Amino acid sequence: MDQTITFLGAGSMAEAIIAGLTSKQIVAANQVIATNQSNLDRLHTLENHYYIRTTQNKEEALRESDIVILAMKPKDVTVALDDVKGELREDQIIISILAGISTTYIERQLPKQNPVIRVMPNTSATIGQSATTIAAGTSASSGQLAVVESLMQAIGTTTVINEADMDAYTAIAGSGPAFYYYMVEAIEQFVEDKGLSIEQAKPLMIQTLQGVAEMLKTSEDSPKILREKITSPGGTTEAGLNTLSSHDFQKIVKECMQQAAERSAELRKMLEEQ
Ligand SMILES: NC(=O)C1=CN([C@@H]2O[C@H](COP(=O)(O)OP(=O)(O)OC[C@H]3O[C@@H](n4cnc5c(N)ncnc54)[C@H](O)[C@@H]3O)[C@@H](O)[C@H]2O)C=CC1
Ligand SMILES: O=C(O)[C@@H]1CCC=N1
Repeated sequence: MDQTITFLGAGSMAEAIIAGLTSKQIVAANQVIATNQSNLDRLHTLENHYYIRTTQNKEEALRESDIVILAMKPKDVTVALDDVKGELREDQIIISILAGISTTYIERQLPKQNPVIRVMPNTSATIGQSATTIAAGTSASSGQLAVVESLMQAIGTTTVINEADMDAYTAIAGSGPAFYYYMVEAIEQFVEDKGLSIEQAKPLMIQTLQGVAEMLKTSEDSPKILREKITSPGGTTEAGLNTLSSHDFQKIVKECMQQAAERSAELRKMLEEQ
């Protein structure tokens, strides 16, 4: 791609996307510009690591950009847009990675009718393995949506969805990795409690997860059938699962997803109904 991309916000998610984009050389590193609110050290770290350009002069960065990625916290978006809206040209595509915030809200903050496209990536973008959902706002054309899709394909898979479903997909795929990591953390505690070597256990844990992911992807069986095939009556798996079900594990997981999705809606309401 020969577009220049500016990130407004240079935190963990911006870095994950930058890492994915630059490692696949989808855009040349010098066509990526990162800016943030005040942390110069952070910009220097990104510059040294990914050979991208960084600046605290947002106006200058925007002037040469084709695509602007909003990568600040949701609560900071109004101030961030206020800062730069005078500099935006109508042909510049605005991509928002912000949890909760609607394309309508962003469109309303802008003086011109810029195309606004919302995406929800996850931190596996770092290694090109994000599961990114995409929803276009009202001013975005199908051509502009296609540009954003091909950009995001550099960091993993992409799925275009209805914006109304974005809260749920934020829980499933945006926050999702954290929920799996949390379970792995607990297994690591078991490894430690048993006095096992983490060096030996970790590759086994990872291969187990990878095998599960591949089985889910390729098998014709449902997750329930796959689980039942492991669970011998009176065996070890059943003993473990009995503990999970006695603690209402599936109900807890559903509640966790529900809370994450509701928080996404709340972030929107907090900002948009002020
Ligand atoms: N961390 C994650 O796994 C994911 C995060 N997101 C979304 O990405 C966004 C950023 O999240 P993180 O990277 O985790 O946050 P972070 O706190 O690591 O980074 C936020 C960045 O925004 C900058 N910033 C604050 N105010 C600004 C302004 N007015 N103008 C320009 N930059 C400004 C900060 O200096 C900082 O560099 C959030 O909106 C979040 O909902 C989306 C998907 C996954
Ligand atoms: O926790 C958050 O709000 C962000 C959005 C999805 C993942 N991290």
